[in-house]
Amino acid sequence: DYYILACFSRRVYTRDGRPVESIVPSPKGRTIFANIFDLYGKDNAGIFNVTRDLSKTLGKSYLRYVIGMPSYNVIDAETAEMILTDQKSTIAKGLVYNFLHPALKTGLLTSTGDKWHARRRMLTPTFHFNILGQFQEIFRAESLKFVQQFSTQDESIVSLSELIPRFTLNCICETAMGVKLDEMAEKGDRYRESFRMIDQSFVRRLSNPFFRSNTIYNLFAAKDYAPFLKVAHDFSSEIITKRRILLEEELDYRRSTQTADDDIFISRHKRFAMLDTLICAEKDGLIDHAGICEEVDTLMFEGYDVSSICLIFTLMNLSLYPDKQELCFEEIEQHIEDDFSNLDINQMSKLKYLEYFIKESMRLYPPVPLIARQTVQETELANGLILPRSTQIYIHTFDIHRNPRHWDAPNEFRPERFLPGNSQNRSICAYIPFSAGQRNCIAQKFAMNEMKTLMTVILKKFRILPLIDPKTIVFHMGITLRIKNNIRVKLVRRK
Ligand code: HEM
Repeated sequence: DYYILACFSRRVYTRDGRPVESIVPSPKGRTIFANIFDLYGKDNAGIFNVTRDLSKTLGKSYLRYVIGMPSYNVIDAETAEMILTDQKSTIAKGLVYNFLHPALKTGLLTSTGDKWHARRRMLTPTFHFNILGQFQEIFRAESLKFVQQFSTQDESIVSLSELIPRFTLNCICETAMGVKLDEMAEKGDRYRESFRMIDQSFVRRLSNPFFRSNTIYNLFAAKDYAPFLKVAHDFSSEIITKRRILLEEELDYRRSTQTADDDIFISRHKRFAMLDTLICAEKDGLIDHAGICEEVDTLMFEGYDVSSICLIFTLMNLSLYPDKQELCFEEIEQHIEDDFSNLDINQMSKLKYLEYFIKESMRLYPPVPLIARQTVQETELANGLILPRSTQIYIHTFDIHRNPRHWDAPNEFRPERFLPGNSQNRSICAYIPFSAGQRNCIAQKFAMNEMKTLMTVILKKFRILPLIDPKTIVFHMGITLRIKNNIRVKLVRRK
């Protein structure tokens, strides 16, 4: 086939001269311009489905040629492992993360090289086991506040899509930022709305090849999103200002009450917000105000949006599989007191089935359905392909998690897949909701604890009944997994 613009694209080739097609198929594009316009003009559901359909029809990872560069689309665990665990540092974050720069600048998620290393080192201790243990109090309080809304009725219809993001935003603000959102609830709602628009700008750039260029995007589209970016950035600035004041007050208090062997920052009695680490690092000259802003924007976005998607689907699945819901409930009854007084990290680690349930939910509905990388120099893969510099690599977690090569009856919901005995022979990267390798999610345990806590509190008090047929779910493309539907469940109070 002769493709006009693809002629300008660097080509993938093989080490031993075998035809590339003998290793990876290259589907035909919609136009004569290779795959450049494959997504153009499609709505959010259409964009999401292009890659789903290709993975079903081709059954293996495949190549596409877009403007000036190949894109390698990965739907199998072995190739994902080669990419995510690359030791030669020839693979970095993909170009699409640049689309997030207006919102997140170059925070932990989007930065690379030395800057990323330094920031990861700075933030890793804030996810330490001891710190997470202290956040548990907040998760428990927020979960109790969540169920309190329905405590007076025997039955309530709950819009998860509306209420869960509010819960996760409260949790991340209070844990990571050390600021209670109560008196800022309305601003919180506007912040979440603004992120919906930022998500739209991401999809627009993904689907329209012209908007991949920063210059064209800035000239013709950026102004549509400027007001929403301002809302998001003003919100995080307000949080930083509030925390600066609170931290100063807290440090003054600690200085006045400190004993000789107390660590002033990680005191046994006081919680430690992640934002405090950044503010203290600023005092040491390790980060500036702009740096703090980008990390706060990143943690807030990841912290509220991604966890809420996971919770929405997990609660929906509890409603759809009553037998498995009962198994979760029995386990909770066995380990957690009725007044939740022992709902701490140690006790929660005993809720194994609940964890398998969440994991299975993330398998079928991975909150981050796509991870993108690119080669920074010509890179040879173990399967014999030689990827030229700037090859975009898209790891389709959604498809890997449903690939029949890795999963029996992939569309069936079976938490038992995650029993230790059933996971042994699985490829490492067959299951990557939190990604893998050095750029994996820094907050996996944080997210798991938050989700387990809310589910425990809900299940102890309510039975969850379904109000949605999963076959009607329409997925949308987004930075994270989006859906058109409003997911609702019915909560029925347990006697
Ligand atoms: C169920 C919940 C979550 C899931 C499924 C999830 C998933 C992921 C994935 C797949 C990545 C890698 C993204 C990529 O390389 O493109 C990631 C990175 C990251 N996540 Fe999460 N995440 C979750 C919750 C959270 C929470 C609650 C926070 C913050 C408190 C967080 C903070 C981050 C950060 C900062 C990164 C960038 C790490 C780096 O590159 O060093 N995540 N997450």
